[in-house]
Amino acid sequence: MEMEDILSKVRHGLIVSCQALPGEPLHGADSMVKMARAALEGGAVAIRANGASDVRAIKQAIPLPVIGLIKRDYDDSDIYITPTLLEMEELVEAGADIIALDATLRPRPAGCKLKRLIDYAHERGVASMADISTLEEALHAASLGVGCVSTTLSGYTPYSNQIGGPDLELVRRASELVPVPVIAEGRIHDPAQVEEAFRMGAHAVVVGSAITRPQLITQRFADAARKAVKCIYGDERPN
Ligand SMILES: CC(=O)N[C@H](C=O)[C@@H](O)[C@H](O)[C@H](O)COP(=O)(O)O
Repeated sequence: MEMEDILSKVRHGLIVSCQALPGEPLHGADSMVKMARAALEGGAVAIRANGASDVRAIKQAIPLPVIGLIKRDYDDSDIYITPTLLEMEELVEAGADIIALDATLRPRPAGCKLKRLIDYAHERGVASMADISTLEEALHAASLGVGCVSTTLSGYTPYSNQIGGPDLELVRRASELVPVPVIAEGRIHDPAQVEEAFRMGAHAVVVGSAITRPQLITQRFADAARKAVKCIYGDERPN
């Protein structure tokens, strides 16, 4: 599918990130396929998934575009989202429709260059999504020809905005100034924030943990329960 086609398919829609790392309760392609099915049923227009096996399994199971990434640590770089050509190749082979990759200005492992990775995706007929943490990184990625940018990494690089909620100001400024579609992603926890992201000019909105990480959803409710009990009864619930 052409890059413009895939980007127009997700336009003004909700993308659900279905990710569970090793050690998380739902880790494994079976659980992620079930999450992706639930997301489809609920109205998602695309799925964001981590790892070649999850991408492949979700592609086989449901008829939605999949944004693939591979989180992998290398000793010589802080970049962990699709750091090198190796991960790009794995994602192309797995059938990803869009590849998400870290597009911060930090050095990549083994001197690998962002431009080379973006070009590779396009040579293989796959669209690219630049995960950025600042406006400067978004502009840089767009100048290298990336298909779209996503605010995924705002708050996760030491020099970006460190805020508790979504970086909607970055969504607003990037939507105004960056000449490719801007996706709002990161710490979007309720539907009102989705609405706000679209008002700020988002092309699409990605929600992950608030839908697909039940241990974190539980934690929010458990925290509320604890706070309420303390406020009403003046003490914590005995363990
Ligand atoms: C920073 C980083 O590594 N973000 C990852 C990127 O793929 C995922 O762990 C997030 O779940 C995803 O970005 C969606 O965000 P949220 O789960 O906050 O809705």
